[in-house]
Amino acid sequence: MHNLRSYTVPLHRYIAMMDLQERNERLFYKLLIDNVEELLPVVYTPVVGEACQKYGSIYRRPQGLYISLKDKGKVLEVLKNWPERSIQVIVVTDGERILGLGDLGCQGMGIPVGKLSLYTALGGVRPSACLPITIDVGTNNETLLNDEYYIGLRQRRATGEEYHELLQEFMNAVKQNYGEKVLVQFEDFANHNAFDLLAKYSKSHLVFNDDIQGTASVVLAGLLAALRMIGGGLVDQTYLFLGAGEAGTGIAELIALEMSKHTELPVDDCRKKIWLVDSKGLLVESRKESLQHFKKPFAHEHEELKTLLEAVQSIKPTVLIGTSGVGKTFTQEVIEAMASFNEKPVIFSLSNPTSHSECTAEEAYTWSKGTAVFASGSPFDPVEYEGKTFVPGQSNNAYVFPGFGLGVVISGAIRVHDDMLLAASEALAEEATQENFDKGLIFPPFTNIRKISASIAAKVAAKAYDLGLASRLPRPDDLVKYAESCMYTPLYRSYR
Ligand SMILES: NC(=O)C1=CN([C@@H]2O[C@H](COP(=O)(O)OP(=O)(O)OC[C@H]3O[C@@H](n4cnc5c(N)ncnc54)[C@H](OP(=O)(O)O)[C@@H]3O)[C@@H](O)[C@H]2O)C=CC1
Ligand SMILES: CC(=O)C(=O)O
Ligand SMILES: [Mg+2]
Repeated sequence: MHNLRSYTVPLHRYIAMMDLQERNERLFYKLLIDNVEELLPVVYTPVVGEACQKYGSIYRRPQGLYISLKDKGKVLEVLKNWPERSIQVIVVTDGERILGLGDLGCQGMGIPVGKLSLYTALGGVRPSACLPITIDVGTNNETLLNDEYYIGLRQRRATGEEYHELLQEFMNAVKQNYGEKVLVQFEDFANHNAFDLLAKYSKSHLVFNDDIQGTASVVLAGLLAALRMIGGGLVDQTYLFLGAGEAGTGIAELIALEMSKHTELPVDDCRKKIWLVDSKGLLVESRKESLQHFKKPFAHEHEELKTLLEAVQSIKPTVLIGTSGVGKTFTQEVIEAMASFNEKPVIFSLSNPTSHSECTAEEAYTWSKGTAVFASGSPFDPVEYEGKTFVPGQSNNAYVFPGFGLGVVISGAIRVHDDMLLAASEALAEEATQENFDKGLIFPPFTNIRKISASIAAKVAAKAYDLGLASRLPRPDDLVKYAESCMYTPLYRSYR
């Protein structure tokens, strides 16, 4: 830690951590687990974003498996090159929507590598059971295409049949090589592929989309905890999102599902409490024909509105959630409006990395005069406002996917079901304490994350057993203890 702290440039800390992961994996995990709050922003958002942008020039040794269009016809052979045989979790990207940074082509590899290091550090999945993969189908990022250090195929992205054939071959090869109980986590695909890949492969494979499903689960947990602070139920809130893509509609669907389960209202009626704004304005009935399929359920009867401020003023949401990937979009006027008709406005600016956050913690607390219940996707430091210290929570899918994946692995689940996401949300929400609320925090600190992951894993596994989706039999009596006993710890074995 002393050496790491001597680097003042965040990217240098990232490089030092990656070097350590390569040189002494056990020490890397020991350091990460023991200093999780300090090191999470280094190996994960925001610094991993900068690392991906500069991946070509900081590249030293390959950390994951690259599968390119050129490997078509021999993807299984390429998979067999990976030295570990017993894989439990794959995180795969095609690099087209890396955080809010857009298309970074195969430089997106930093994301599967970072996510899987959290699977191990936060969720206790053995490092040797984790496989980061980047599918290289080219990039439409002109800067990268012209960058002498770019490490990927120098061509524009393959689309249509060519793209889907490669993905199909990849998914077949994964099943053939590792069996059907390997969890494939789709990460940072663009939404024009993400929803379709999830729908298609959830019928035949154990797949999970972190941006759609993991984010939804963690944000729902944050809302359930926030309700304990502000009072009322999910059904009593009005929700407005800026951004109607994977994260936005994924969260919206899970809120509607949870609301429906607790009220017995049809899901479609619950969706009516949820409004979304995309780059063209509010989703409304008159735009329905031209909307992508995942937006259509949220196109309600309303006049057309172009801007977020107009939507806030007209809809008067109690909860405002940013999933646009565009920084500085929660302006002073927007936050002041939220504070003018809510005693405690709930404001989540979820876009990553920090530079793309819809607002900063300081802006949220200052402009709402200290009334906001705030959380963000990337971490912000505590904020002093009128003598009080507010600690912003980090509403990031990192709270859920490691424990969720552990639950799937230990139960031998063969499919992911929405009820397992709800179980994870409820488990995480239960971990927030009055002590956290007193500081304005709706998520427990990351320092206890391994314990939290074990609780999430136990609830997820229990749900998998209840739904008949678990294949590891008999069901352990105490799932929390069982989850804990399965977790990797970075200790050296004693030989004598
Ligand atoms: N905190 C967390 O755990 C997570 C955070 N995220 C973050 O969320 C962001 C979005 O990710 P994702 O949903 O996958 O991305 P998508 O590309 O699927 O969706 C982005 C949405 O934002 C809309 N949008 C873009 N620009 C504007 C604008 N200026 N005003 C209003 N809406 C706009 C887009 O509109 P249109 O549809 O018209 O193009 C689209 O609906 C990223 O920054 C990502 O890092 C994602 C997952 C997890
Ligand atoms: C956190 C995450 O998955 C994202 O920003 O894409
Ligand atoms: Mg992501």
